[in-house]
Amino acid sequence: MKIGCPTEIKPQEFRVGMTPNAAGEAVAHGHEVIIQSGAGKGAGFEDADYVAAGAAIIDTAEEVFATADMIVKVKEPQAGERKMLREGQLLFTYLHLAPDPEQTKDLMESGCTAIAYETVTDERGGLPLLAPMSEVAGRLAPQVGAYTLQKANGGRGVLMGGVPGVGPAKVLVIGGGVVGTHAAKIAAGMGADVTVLDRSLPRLRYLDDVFGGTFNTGYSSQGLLAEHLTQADMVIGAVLIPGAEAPKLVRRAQFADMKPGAVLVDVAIDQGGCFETSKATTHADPIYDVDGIMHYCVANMPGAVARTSTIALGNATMPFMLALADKGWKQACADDPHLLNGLNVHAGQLTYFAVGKALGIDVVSPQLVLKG
Ligand SMILES: NC(=O)C1=CN([C@@H]2O[C@H](COP(=O)(O)OP(=O)(O)OC[C@H]3O[C@@H](n4cnc5c(N)ncnc54)[C@H](O)[C@@H]3O)[C@@H](O)[C@H]2O)C=CC1
Ligand SMILES: CC(=O)C(=O)O
Ligand SMILES: [Mg+2]
Repeated sequence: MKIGCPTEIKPQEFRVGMTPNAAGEAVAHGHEVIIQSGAGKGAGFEDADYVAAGAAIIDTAEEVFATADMIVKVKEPQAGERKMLREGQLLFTYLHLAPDPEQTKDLMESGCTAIAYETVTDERGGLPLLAPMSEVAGRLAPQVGAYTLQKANGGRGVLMGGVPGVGPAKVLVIGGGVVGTHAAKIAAGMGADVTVLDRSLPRLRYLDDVFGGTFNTGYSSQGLLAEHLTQADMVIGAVLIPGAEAPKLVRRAQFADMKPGAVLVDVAIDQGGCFETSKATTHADPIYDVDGIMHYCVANMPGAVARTSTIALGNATMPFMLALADKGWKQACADDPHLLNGLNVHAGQLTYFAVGKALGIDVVSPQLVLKG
């Protein structure tokens, strides 16, 4: 198979879909790998590193899209990239379709087969291709939130760990999955007073067993959330209902009860965000103010630490990328129901139910598509 990896074009996105190591593995499996010139630069990989791994360097994205059987990326294809996708071509990347009707329409019209990293599952009920970036974004969230809390950046002027004689910042994390756990660990490590809310009792039990004493846990009812909101200096949104649009858990009307200059970091923004007032921002202009509450809503947070993120993502995607290349998407998905869960679009049809529900589009079951 010919595997193509273009340069990411989303603003300030420095990650790349394939590391030289991933390219080398694909070449060792007998595949042809083409990399757009400069694609790895933001993550610290030179064209020469890919050439040494056996890949070919191609000048333009147009050539990569025109000739590759499978496109391996990081971010959802941008409008210009979507125009280059074609019938029968396989796209393997993050998609986040539920809050994005335009992308969904374009992917369906292209006739391509699109497998979304964020809905591939594993046998323990996890999301193995989302997890590494959730680890990164979770660990970044208190860091960017702490910066936003600084007075000059619009925040309350509160130091995460406080100082002797002055208490620490209060950090509320909504959602105690991968993002939430890593965010809570780092915020607690910075000395903040941290509470994590989740709707899953087994998850709360796990967090209490492992982190009891480091941070507090609570069941995520509207009442408890409202209580904690009034106290919080920072709120980190980290909920997920896989594939679906994020539930709006904090309303604008509630800002009146919050501390002025409190900070909302909405990591769940790539699924539409869990605060009513969230809208996606970029690393170039990440923070905005609504009624005196500062919002940080960057949809590709891991792009800020592109080298760590690229290597972490590449470690996770490599076995799936190799299975897709070795067997073709149909056989690979037939052999692995977890990979089949990643199928979001095929030949003009939507194949992921939570996306269909969010966007009001009919869905064909992926199992049916496999039989077709
Ligand atoms: N902005 C960015 O750059 C990035 C965003 N993300 C996003 O972060 C979000 C979280 O991802 P993960 O932690 O990997 O998901 P996860 O599935 O590990 O955790 C989500 C948690 O939310 C909980 N939850 C669901 N509804 C809830 C509610 N109403 N109240 C409280 N908790 C609730 C679930 O029980 C689960 O424990 C996703 O939307 C993901 O796409 C992930 C990486 C990067
Ligand atoms: C998960 C995701 O959307 C990202 O890493 O940008
Ligand atoms: Mg994202």
